[in-house]
Amino acid sequence: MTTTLTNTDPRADDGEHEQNARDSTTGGTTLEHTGEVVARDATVCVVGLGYVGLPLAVGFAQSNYRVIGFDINDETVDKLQSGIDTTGDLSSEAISDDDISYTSNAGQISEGDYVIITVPTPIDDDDQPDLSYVEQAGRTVGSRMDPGTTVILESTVYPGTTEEVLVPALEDASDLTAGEDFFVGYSPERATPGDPEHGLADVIKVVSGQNEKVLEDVATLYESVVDAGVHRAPSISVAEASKVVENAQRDVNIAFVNELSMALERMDVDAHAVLEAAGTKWNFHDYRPGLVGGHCIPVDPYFLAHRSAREGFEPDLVKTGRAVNESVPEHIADLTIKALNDCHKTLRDSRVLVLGLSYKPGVGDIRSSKVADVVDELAEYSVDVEGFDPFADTDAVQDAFSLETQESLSFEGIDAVLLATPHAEFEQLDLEVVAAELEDCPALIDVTGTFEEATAADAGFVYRRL
Ligand SMILES: NC(=O)c1ccc[n+]([C@@H]2O[C@H](COP(=O)([O-])OP(=O)(O)OC[C@H]3O[C@@H](n4cnc5c(N)ncnc54)[C@H](O)[C@@H]3O)[C@@H](O)[C@H]2O)c1
Ligand SMILES: CC(=O)N[C@@H]1[C@@H](OP(=O)(O)OP(=O)(O)OC[C@H]2O[C@@H](n3ccc(=O)[nH]c3=O)[C@H](O)[C@@H]2O)O[C@H](CO)[C@@H](O)[C@@H]1O
Repeated sequence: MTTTLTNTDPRADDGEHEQNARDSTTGGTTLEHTGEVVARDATVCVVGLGYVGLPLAVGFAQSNYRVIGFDINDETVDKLQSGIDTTGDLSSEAISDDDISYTSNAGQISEGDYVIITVPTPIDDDDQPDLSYVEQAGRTVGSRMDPGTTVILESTVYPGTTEEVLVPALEDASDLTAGEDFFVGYSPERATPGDPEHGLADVIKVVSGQNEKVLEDVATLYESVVDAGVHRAPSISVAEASKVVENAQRDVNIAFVNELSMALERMDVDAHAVLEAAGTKWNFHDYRPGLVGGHCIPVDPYFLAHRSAREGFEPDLVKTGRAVNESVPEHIADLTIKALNDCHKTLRDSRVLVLGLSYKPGVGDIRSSKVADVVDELAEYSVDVEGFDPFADTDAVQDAFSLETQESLSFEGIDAVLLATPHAEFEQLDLEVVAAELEDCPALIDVTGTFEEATAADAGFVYRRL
């Protein structure tokens, strides 16, 4: 039986709804789903303590909620209990907030008046959405939650997922009915990793509920932790769609400048100079050619495309944008090979040092970094590749990349430097010094144009960029 999530409050027609008083023995509270301000004594349980869930748990704890942080990964829980941040974005002090208890014991989920699910939603090898984590989390929560609980999904999904996947899992595991015995909402996370000015509290939080009263309750909950405020979406589907749409928009816009850079390169016109000139127009949007990595922008457009195709409409622009961005690693490998050829270097005797391995500057997350694809392309030509990234965890790099990494930066024996992820410290490199340390006819492939072409040329580099 699929519960249809509607906007009309199913309780409206039966007068005063019997409030679902939570069992006081669980230390919970009587919850009034009337839109009244949620008492700080509400307990929030966050399910999934990754890049989204952990800052969320900390945010609620810092707003004086009691927080249960639940994760199935014992190692993650152990590290968090020891004050070790597994995401690299939070201080040990923040993680060790007295109001948070970290656990891998699912039984503690029942203490949550609000249960917020922040588990992964990856794509599979066929670029199709994998909602198995959401379903599994729904079953785990459903088997533990008490009547009166509000379950809020934050994972990025396609419109309809809460209704089609999460609610059935919750109902099956709990034998309760959504909208009567428990309540559901959806609120996407919009914080930007590595951007301290756009964290949880700083970005308007889109919120939604299965009916008006749940919407108000969810809105009140998030208003108490998000300084920027909330946007009340008219339905859960609108909130679900808003997230994949905002990321798909970004992906398509980046694809435009990536395609532009490939076209202009063939015209022998510098794309950066063109974007700089075009950027002087007040309404020209600032996007830069580059490797599009991370587990959001390269992923979420596939969620949108999948759901659209199910209704018989193929979003060709979204899909083409993805294809363009997926072609960038090969294009960058091509630029590198051309630079080595310009130096009359034999590819199989050449060594390339890749600077920056994570998916974007300022973060250490190498999961779904597209730099790995560039490395694989170069390996096809037997080019010897090594890497250096001051942000990325060495062990994680070894697992994800087939290349040796430097503990400390050295240009000895290197023919070409590939600046793939321009962490701020690389901007301080003195190209004259670097060129002198490199082999004869040094090459610099400066993916995102960190350095001026003239500066590189003056230092003696063969220079390429997107
Ligand atoms: N990382 C971001 O910047 C970001 C931003 C916005 C939205 N999102 C979305 O948020 C969701 C989570 O992303 P993330 O980056 O935090 O993922 P993550 O991989 O960093 O963390 C997910 C955590 O969930 C845990 N987990 C998996 N299954 C579980 C289960 N059944 N019960 C409890 N815990 C479980 C994992 O052990 C892991 O610790 C995804 O849908 C993602 O698209 C991510
Ligand atoms: C709509 C939006 O803003 N969403 C953000 C995004 O955050 P993100 O961490 O994925 O970071 P982005 O900045 O989007 O970068 C992605 C990749 O694109 C490359 N890039 C970027 C700009 C450019 O002009 N040229 C490029 O080449 C960059 O190097 C990197 O590899 O998704 C999160 C999860 O949903 C959101 O929460 C967060 O708000």
